[in-house]
Amino acid sequence: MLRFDNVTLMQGSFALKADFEIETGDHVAVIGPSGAGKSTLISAVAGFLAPTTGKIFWQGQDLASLGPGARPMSILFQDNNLFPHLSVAQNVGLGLRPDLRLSKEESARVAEALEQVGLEAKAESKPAELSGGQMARVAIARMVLRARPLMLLDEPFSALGPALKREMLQLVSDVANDTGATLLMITHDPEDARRIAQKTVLVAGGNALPPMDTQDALDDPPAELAAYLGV
Ligand SMILES: Nc1ncnc2c1ncn2[C@@H]1O[C@H](COP(=O)(O)OP(=O)(O)OP(=O)(O)O)[C@@H](O)[C@H]1O
Repeated sequence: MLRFDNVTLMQGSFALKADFEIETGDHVAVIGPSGAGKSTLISAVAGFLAPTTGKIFWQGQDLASLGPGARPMSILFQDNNLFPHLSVAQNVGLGLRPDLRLSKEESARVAEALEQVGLEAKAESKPAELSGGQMARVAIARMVLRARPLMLLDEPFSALGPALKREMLQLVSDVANDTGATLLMITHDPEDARRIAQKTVLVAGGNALPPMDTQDALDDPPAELAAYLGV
């Protein structure tokens, strides 16, 4: 379980409070108005921002002593973090070994991950030769290989068209299901939340609220969510 224990997060004069738990294996949408603190919450889990008060636990372990690289998670940001001078296969291989000295078996796993996202023909291409959707797939393939128990998505697919975005989110959700990973995804689209996430965390008014059942929350939204949704 991922536990926010009396956590306060500060960014300049902005403060966000969180005090709740997320069950292992849940898929959770993080929604709320622009500037409300969704990225702040994800950054704290990722280890880019330390809580000012309180602690974040994963499976009972305080994450404070672990730097971002040592945390049991993979993260997808909007820019997909691809290195332009490396090939598609090398970009994916980084998920296994940062020095890219892959064994035969590791190379085979890279090929398998590329096949899983339908990019086997692009293994030797550079990111600049790919479309936006293909770049997103490379980032997903890297995530598939790392197979970490916590998957964090900070709107990585917002630049894609609706159909492609749906397809990519489904792919990530399938990977999370296959591996039993816990998925936290920021989204501005309530339909994404409905499709992928059984639970929703609303971030509004300086608070990240405990997870609600997504269906219930969207069908009969509490006041802050209704204001955000405009219903
Ligand atoms: N480095 C920083 N220094 C000071 N304030 C910051 C910093 N980063 C973010 N903030 C402030 O923290 C607040 C929360 O920002 P955050 O990016 O978490 O919001 P968000 O909900 O993800 O927004 P959006 O949906 O627009 O991406 C905002 O008011 C923002 O101005």
